[in-house]
Amino acid sequence: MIEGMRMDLWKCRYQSFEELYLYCYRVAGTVGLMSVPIMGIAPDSPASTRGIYDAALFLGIGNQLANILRDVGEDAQRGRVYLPQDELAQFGLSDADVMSRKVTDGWRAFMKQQIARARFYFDQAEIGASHLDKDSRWPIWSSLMLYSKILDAIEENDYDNLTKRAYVGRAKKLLTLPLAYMRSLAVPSLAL
Ligand SMILES: CC(C)=CCC/C(C)=C/CC/C(C)=C/CC/C(C)=C/COP(=O)(O)OP(=O)(O)O
Repeated sequence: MIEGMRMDLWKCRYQSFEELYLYCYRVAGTVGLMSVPIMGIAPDSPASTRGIYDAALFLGIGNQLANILRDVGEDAQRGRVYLPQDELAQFGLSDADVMSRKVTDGWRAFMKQQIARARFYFDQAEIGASHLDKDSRWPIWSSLMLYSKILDAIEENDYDNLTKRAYVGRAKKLLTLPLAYMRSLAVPSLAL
């Protein structure tokens, strides 16, 4: 984690997703990994310990990716682009497009791909969330569902994360809590 903080001091561009993943692993994946012993694993879970740690790591990665996608405009104003440069180029985009703050069809297509990737990590995390100790499941499901709603909010803003900040409104947040509670009741039957 400290290495991730250090990395953020000197690095403000990421050539590929591999490089960005390393940053996300260091600053957020590690938080997920450290949380597992605190949250506890359900004693009746048939999942492997490795599978649960992987899910926790993926929640950290998913959260960090959602956070990055929400803050693209804000970060760009500070001269930072936490997006894979090679993938930007595949969509005919560059730093200049990020800085110009113009939402084009190319930008929308690029964002669709980035959002799909973040969702992949949330989906992996979901599989593990039901294997945590009973008392930990509700807060984890709540944070998982609330954070992944940031991605929905970016879509609702028609992918304008260059001039707008996607956020989940208070009513939606409150509604998510009982839904998360329902999901937290699911028994950990599926082996990981
Ligand atoms: C699913 C299972 C099995 C366990 C759960 C394990 C946990 C708790 C994972 C979550 C890890 C986590 C909270 C990572 C931090 C992610 C994150 C996006 C932090 C945001 O930090 P900043 O970048 O400081 O945020 P701001 O940009 O809002 O300041």
